[in-house]
Amino acid sequence: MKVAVLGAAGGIGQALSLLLKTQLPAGSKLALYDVAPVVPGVAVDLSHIPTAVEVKGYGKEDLASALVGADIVLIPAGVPRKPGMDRSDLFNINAGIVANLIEAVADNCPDACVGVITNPVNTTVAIAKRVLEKKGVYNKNKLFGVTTLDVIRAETFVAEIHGMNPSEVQVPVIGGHSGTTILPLLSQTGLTFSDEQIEQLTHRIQNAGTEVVEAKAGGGSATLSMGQAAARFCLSLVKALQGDDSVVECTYVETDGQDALFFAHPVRLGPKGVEEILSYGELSAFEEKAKASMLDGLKGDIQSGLDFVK
Ligand SMILES: NC(=O)c1ccc[n+]([C@@H]2O[C@H](COP(=O)([O-])OP(=O)(O)OC[C@H]3O[C@@H](n4cnc5c(N)ncnc54)[C@H](O)[C@@H]3O)[C@@H](O)[C@H]2O)c1
Ligand SMILES: O=C(O)C[C@H](O)C(=O)O
Repeated sequence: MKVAVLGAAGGIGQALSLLLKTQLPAGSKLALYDVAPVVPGVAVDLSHIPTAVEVKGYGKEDLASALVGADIVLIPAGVPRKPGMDRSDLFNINAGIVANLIEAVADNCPDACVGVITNPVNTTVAIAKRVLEKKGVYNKNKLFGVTTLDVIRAETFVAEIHGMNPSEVQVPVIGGHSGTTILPLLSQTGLTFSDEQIEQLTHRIQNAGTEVVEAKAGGGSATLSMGQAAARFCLSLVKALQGDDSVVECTYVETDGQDALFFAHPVRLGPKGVEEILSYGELSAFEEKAKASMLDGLKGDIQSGLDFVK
């Protein structure tokens, strides 16, 4: 299994690469690409950890070599938010970065599964779709927006309220990855919440990224928890690509468009990527209303991505 991390020298990239170096199956290859000159050093540093995962660093001019033979490409390359910004404010810089990297994916590893982490995810995934389509290699079963951070946050916050071990909590999170487009389905946890708790928890999960951005006070956004979230998603995908078709993760994928063209669902993964997009089931009245009121915004975000690629 070869995993390429594009943007590997950044806050997410380094945390994610560390987790993958220690947790990928023996025999895996980890290709670390970044435009920052420190990236070969990050690879050398990680290579001293005694696991049977080969790590190589690739500098600015070596994107093609980093990608050739990759089964999975994870993309955290791009600029993070500062306090006062929305994720959509990152569009101007990050849209072009993602489009260029996806072009290289199309040229060098068109069959790879691609996990887009770069914000605004609601939009950058749509950009990736269009670039891959233009190159004639789009496979909707292999393109994912990584929304696992919303899931692990929901699990953490719900466990806190109920005094539980977070590993025993499961919270599906559907929709997109920004503000009210993030919709945790607390009604499907099997746990009981007061109306006030539902409102407060939903709001906290939707604003958890901003909570981190403000706490970091200009020093970036979530990197360590995102590294963990992306590693969880990647390791699930690795299991699935190796033949286990029982792995389910919530992720932002192309759907039949019933809600929006891209919408995070629980998805059963398998050897070909998406095996089955699972229904998110029946929503509570609160969740129905929240979904209805965010759909136009999400569709607009997606359209901006589709329109970006001429
Ligand atoms: N999906 C999510 O849940 C989620 C969570 C947190 C952050 N993010 C997003 O992830 C992105 C990265 O965040 P970060 O904190 O790691 O930022 P960072 O600034 O720490 O790291 C970004 C890295 O990308 C590199 N980079 C920039 N342009 C590149 C290019 N063309 N090719 C390769 N590498 C390039 C930079 O050199 C840097 O090393 C941001 O857009 C952020 O908003 C998404
Ligand atoms: O909030 C951000 O800008 C980063 C990320 O999308 C997050 O949810 O933490």
